[in-house]
Amino acid sequence: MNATKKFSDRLLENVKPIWDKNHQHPFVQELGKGILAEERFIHYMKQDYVYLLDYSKLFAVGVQKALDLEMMTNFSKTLHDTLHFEMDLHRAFAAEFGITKEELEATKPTPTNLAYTRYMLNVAQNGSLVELVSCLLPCAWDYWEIGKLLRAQYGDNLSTNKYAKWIETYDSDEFAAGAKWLIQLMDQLTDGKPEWELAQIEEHFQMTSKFEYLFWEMNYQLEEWPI
Ligand SMILES: Cc1ncc(C[n+]2csc(CCO)c2C)c(N)n1
Repeated sequence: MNATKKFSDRLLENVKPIWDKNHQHPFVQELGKGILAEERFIHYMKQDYVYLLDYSKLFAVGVQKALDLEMMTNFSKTLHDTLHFEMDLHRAFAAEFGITKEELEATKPTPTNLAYTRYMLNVAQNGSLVELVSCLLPCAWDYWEIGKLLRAQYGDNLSTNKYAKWIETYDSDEFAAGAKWLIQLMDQLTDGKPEWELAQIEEHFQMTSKFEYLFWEMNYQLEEWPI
């Protein structure tokens, strides 16, 4: 690894225009201000719930492809934490808005949601471990960035924001630790890799970052299957 510049620094530098768009998206900004229409938030919660079911399977593939016990333990811990703690947030919000756990689970993914999770699952199942990590990373890292950003921008008004729990969750130390682990794993797994492989990894990283944008957009627009 280059001593001055880590591969994750390069990823962050090149993805900035996409992440800036994510951070400025009306869904994210209105959530931060607490003015997002409930209908949009409910659509997101239901879609994100089934997204997380598939996303968790990537951690399971991570367990399978892990190179050592420590990696295996981290993947399995994150798998457990996503199914229990992160999805508890969704279950709690859903209960608040009158949606049952069964209803959440029975949600049919929209075209965008399906395209996003199928892209990641295809890479996870057919690609290398580092390719899998490159698909996982934008979700974990950019949510942490968004949590920090919304806390900095709107943290003073959280007591009156009905979505405060969302911001507090993604800005929490637990989520920061998960994102930091994946960043350091990315740097560890790319150490000494040739440029063609780094470019392939960056392609997945950029693609899943664009899917993050599409995910905000599809929930803001209340996307459904047209037929
Ligand atoms: C569309 C979408 N993208 C990212 C996340 C955030 N997220 C998913 S799993 C996880 C933990 C990984 O360590 C985090 C932070 C989400 N909920 N929904």
